[in-house]
Amino acid sequence: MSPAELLAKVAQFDALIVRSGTKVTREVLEAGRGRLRVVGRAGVGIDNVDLQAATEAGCLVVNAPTANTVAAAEHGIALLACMARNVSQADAALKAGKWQRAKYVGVSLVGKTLAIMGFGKVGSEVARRAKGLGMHVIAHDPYAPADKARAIGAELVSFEEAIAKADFISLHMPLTPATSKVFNDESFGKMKTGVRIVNVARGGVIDEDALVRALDSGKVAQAALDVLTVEPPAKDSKLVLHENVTVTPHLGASTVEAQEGVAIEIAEAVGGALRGELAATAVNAPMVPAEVRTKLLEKLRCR
Ligand SMILES: NC(=O)c1ccc[n+]([C@@H]2O[C@H](COP(=O)([O-])OP(=O)(O)OC[C@H]3O[C@@H](n4cnc5c(N)ncnc54)[C@H](O)[C@@H]3O)[C@@H](O)[C@H]2O)c1
Ligand SMILES: O=C(O)[C@H](O)COP(=O)(O)O
Repeated sequence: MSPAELLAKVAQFDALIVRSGTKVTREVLEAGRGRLRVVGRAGVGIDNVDLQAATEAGCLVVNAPTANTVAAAEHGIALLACMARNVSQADAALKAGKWQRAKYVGVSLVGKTLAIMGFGKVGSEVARRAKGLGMHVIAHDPYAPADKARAIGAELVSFEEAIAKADFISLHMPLTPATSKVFNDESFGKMKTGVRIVNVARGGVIDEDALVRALDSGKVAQAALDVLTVEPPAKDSKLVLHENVTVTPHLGASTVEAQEGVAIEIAEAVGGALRGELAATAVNAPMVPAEVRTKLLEKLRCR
């Protein structure tokens, strides 16, 4: 549906289920007032849902936090390996009739240091796989327990240490006001020259203009990006068109298996919320005032 269609139709439904492409704005939530009770995000990141506006409109927001974890981790590893061996560039060149073996000499992963930024579900699965590839894994996450990292053979370090020591950096934190553009001119400046970056988290955690500058200067040798600040990007995006950038159109969760799992997980979550069973585990539960939650639950039970 176009945003206009969504605005026109949203009031006819008790629940709305979206993926990352649909922005559940204050306007959408206001338009749904009176009937809309639950917003289901069929995936993990809820940065496309205005949680404050949902809470004010008396809507619970639920997500599907686990079913696409492995798919996203596998895509991160795929991008890491493709980037290191210039797979997308060499493929495009060969299809254009160019046999360029010397141009596309890659770099090895074994023995290199990988910094995982955000050691949650996806980050820790990437870490497990990177250990299997013989990489030295360090991680930064202000909230992750050190013993969880140790069990995987990864070492938790500060943000500064992670970005300074890494040959490869893989991003796995959510997009929040605290993580917005944390990868910027200043942080690129503290990285090793020739660092390589993978992003399957959210485009907004990177200052994309700063990344273009870092790629142009050679500070960042290569980037592999599944996510961008604006999706789809402008056709003339310098970042997307950069010769040292590999891009995919937000495909991290897009496997047959993950989407089947996400569909089941979100259907159960939305059903549970509509039956008034899941209020406590809704993403915005801590933001919903007790009296609003009680009224909402009463309404849900009446249906
Ligand atoms: N490309 C895709 O299709 C795709 C698929 C799944 C998830 N994602 C993105 O990846 C993100 C992570 O997914 P997940 O399932 O691992 O979520 P998660 O909640 O399990 O993990 C996120 C981790 O980030 C950590 N974190 C929070 N703030 C941080 C900060 N400032 N610095 C470092 N770490 C910080 C949290 O403590 C948590 O451990 C999602 O929020 C989503 O945006 C993208
Ligand atoms: O946060 C997520 O779960 C991923 O970014 C997947 O988004 P999608 O549902 O649009 O594929």
